[in-house]
Amino acid sequence: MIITVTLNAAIDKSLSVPNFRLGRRHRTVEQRTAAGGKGVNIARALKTLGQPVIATGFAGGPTGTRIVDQLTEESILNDFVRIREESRTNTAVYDPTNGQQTEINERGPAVSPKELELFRDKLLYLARGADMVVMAGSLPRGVDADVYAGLVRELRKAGVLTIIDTDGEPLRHAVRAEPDVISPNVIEAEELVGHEFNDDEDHVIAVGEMIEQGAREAIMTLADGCVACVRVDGQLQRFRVLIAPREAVAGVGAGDAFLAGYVASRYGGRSTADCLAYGVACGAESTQHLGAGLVDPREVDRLLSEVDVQALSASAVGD
Ligand SMILES: O=P(O)(O)OC[C@@]1(O)O[C@H](CO)[C@@H](O)[C@@H]1O
Repeated sequence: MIITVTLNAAIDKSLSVPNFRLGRRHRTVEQRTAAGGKGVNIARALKTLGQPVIATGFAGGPTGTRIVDQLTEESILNDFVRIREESRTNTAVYDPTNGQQTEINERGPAVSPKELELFRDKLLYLARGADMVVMAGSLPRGVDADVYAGLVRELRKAGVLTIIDTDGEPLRHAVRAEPDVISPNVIEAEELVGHEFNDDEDHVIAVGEMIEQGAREAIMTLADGCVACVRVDGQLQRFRVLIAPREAVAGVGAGDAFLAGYVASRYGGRSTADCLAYGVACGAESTQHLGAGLVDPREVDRLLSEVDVQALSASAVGD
């Protein structure tokens, strides 16, 4: 079983608005409303890919009820801690005329210490039947930045693989707790290692720096694939995985689809190179849908032949 954790779950509104301009009134040409937040999206994609998954986290107020109801309607197993304050709604606007997207994410509810304790107990209980826990997304108010770090330590004691996709301080703390995998995008990775990247060589060096900070494996997602420093037969190996970028319907959630593909493949016991390739194919395919966590498995299989996995030698990465 795979568990996804979304502490700051949301209702995601995805709006397609041609010629979007600040300060103007617009009408949508297409819109989609769905339960969201990164862990929820990962759970949706994992379920579509045929993997056993339970989504957990916090859900509050009528929006929280809607999140839980939507997951249940989609037959995604879920077990959320109900909280007193209202869960958030996030809005993404896509302009099909220029491919630009604008996201407005609410801060989310405040979570009390008692609610956090209930969640911790629930997660550790659920984890007894799990192989992997994916913790993804921002934190709601009232939750300390080291929450993922503490959960990583406890889950490791329980023998569960931990995968983290977050940013800022929560990521910095989590990395020190030595999670099995982290999966930041470029901006999140630059913030973590503390400098900007100019080219692919910088990306390759950066995933090594993330390992030095504590992550056991690091995968940085990019618009055209990923760069990874992962373990093959116990040895660290760096990979560059490429796919030709395609015209996107919407890009929000591509990183979530990547991680779902990677996790699905890893859960299925595939080789490291296969896991990375499958993740990249899922991320690319997800850009063809309005709404996050949506993938078409047949299209993913077709795209796999377009993915180029390059194992990099140590000398090529400046060791
Ligand atoms: O505010 P966070 O938790 O960092 O990100 C939340 C979010 O923007 O990320 C997902 C796409 O990755 C959306 O479903 C969701 O609304």
